[in-house]
Amino acid sequence: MNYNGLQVYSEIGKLKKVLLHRPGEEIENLTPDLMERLLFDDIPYLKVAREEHDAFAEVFRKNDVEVFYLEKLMAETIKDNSVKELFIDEFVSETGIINKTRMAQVRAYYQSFNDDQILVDKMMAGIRGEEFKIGLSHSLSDMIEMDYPFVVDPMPNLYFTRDPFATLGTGISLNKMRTVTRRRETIFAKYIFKYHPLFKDVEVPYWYDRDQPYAIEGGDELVLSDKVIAIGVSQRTDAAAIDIIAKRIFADGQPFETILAFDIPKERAFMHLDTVFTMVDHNKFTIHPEIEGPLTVYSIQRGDGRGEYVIEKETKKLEDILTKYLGGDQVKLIRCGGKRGIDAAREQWNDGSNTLAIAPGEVVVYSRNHVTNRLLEEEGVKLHVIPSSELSRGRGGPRCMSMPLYREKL
Ligand SMILES: NC(=O)NCCC[C@H](N)C(=O)O
Repeated sequence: MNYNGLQVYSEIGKLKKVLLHRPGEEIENLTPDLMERLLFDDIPYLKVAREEHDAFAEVFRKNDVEVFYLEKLMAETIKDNSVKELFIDEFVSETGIINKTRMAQVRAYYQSFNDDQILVDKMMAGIRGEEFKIGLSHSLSDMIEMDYPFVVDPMPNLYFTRDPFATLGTGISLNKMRTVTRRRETIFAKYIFKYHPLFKDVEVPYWYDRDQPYAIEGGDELVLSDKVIAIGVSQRTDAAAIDIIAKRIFADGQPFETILAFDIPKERAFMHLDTVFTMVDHNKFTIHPEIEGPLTVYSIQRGDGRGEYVIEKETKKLEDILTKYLGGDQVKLIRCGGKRGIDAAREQWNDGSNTLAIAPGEVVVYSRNHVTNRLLEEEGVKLHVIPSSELSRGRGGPRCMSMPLYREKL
C-alpha cells in the first residue's frame, strides 16, 4: 500500500482506498417480521446482491482504487489471540442477551471457531435459534428468549460501510448509531483502528467515540472541502454530537474552519444528509428536490482558542448556502428525477441522489435511476453505472455502501 493512514479532505478528490463489506449470510436472515426493526423495506436476493456488489468493487479496481473489505480486515485484526478474546467479549456483551448462561454459551461457541474469517462472517450473520440447541434453565424469561428466532441478531446493514464511522481529515468519528440494531456495527471499526497492522502504529485522532451518549451516523457527515464539513441534524444524528465533533476538530491542527449543521426533516425519506444531497464535482451536487430550501443551517466557525467556536444561524436556499461556504463559482444543483414529481419520488426512494464521486466529475450511480443519470450526463458528469436491483432494497446507494479511507487532495 502506497498511502499510509487516513486522508479525506473532500467528497470528490481522487479516491485511492475504500472500505466495503460484501453482503453475507446476514441478508439471508432477514424475515418480513424483522424487516422494520432491522431497517430494511424488502429482502434482497443474496446471490444477485453479491454479483451487484462485485460489480461495484470492480469499478474501484478498474479505476486504481484499492478495495478493503471490513470482514477481511476484522479477521486479520483478531489473528492476535488476546485481541480476539477482548473482541469476542465485547461483541457478546452487546448482543442483547440477558441470560448469563446463554451469554457464556454464545461466547464459548464463538471461541470454538478455528478459522477467524468464518468466525467474523458468523458474527455478522447472526445465530439462528435452530442452529443453537443448547438448552437453558426454564424460567419465564428464558422461555420467551428461546421463542425468538435468533440467539444473536443478524447485522444486515453492514454493507452500508458509510455509517458506522466517518473519515474526516486524517481522523475518524467512530459513531454511536441511533438504532440498537446498528450499534454493534461500530465494534468492528473500533478494533480495526486500534489493532489492525495497517493502523495500529498510525496516530488516528478520534473526533467522536462510540461510547458517547448522542447519536451520529456517517451518512450525515460530508467533507465538502478542506475548510468545510457538513453534518445533518437528522433522524439519525443529534445536534449534541456535532458540538463534540466541532470542539475536537477545532482543538486539533486540522485545516477545517467551518462545520455546517443542516437541519433536515427527521423522516426516513431524508434518513441522512447523503440521502438528500451528494457532491459530484467542484460546485456541483445532486439533490432531493425537497431539500432546496429555504432551510436552516447553523455555521459553526473555529474560534480564537483551541476547541472554541462561534455559531451563526441562517435560513437560506441550499444553493446559496453551498455557494457561500465553498467559495468559487455559483453552485449548481442537479435534481434527482428532474422536475417530474413521479420520477423524482421514485428515484429518490432508490437513492438517486446518493452518488459516490471517485474523482471530480466522476461518480458511481445505480442503473435504475436512469432519469437522474441522464441529467447528470447532460451536466457533463462521467458515470460509472452499477446494477441495482437487490442492493437498493436496503435503502442506500453507492455513497452509503462505501467508506473512503484515502482521497488525494484537490
Ligand atoms: N448513509 C446512508 O444513507 N446509509 C443507508 C443506510 C440504510 C440502512 N438500511 C439504514 O436504515 O440504516
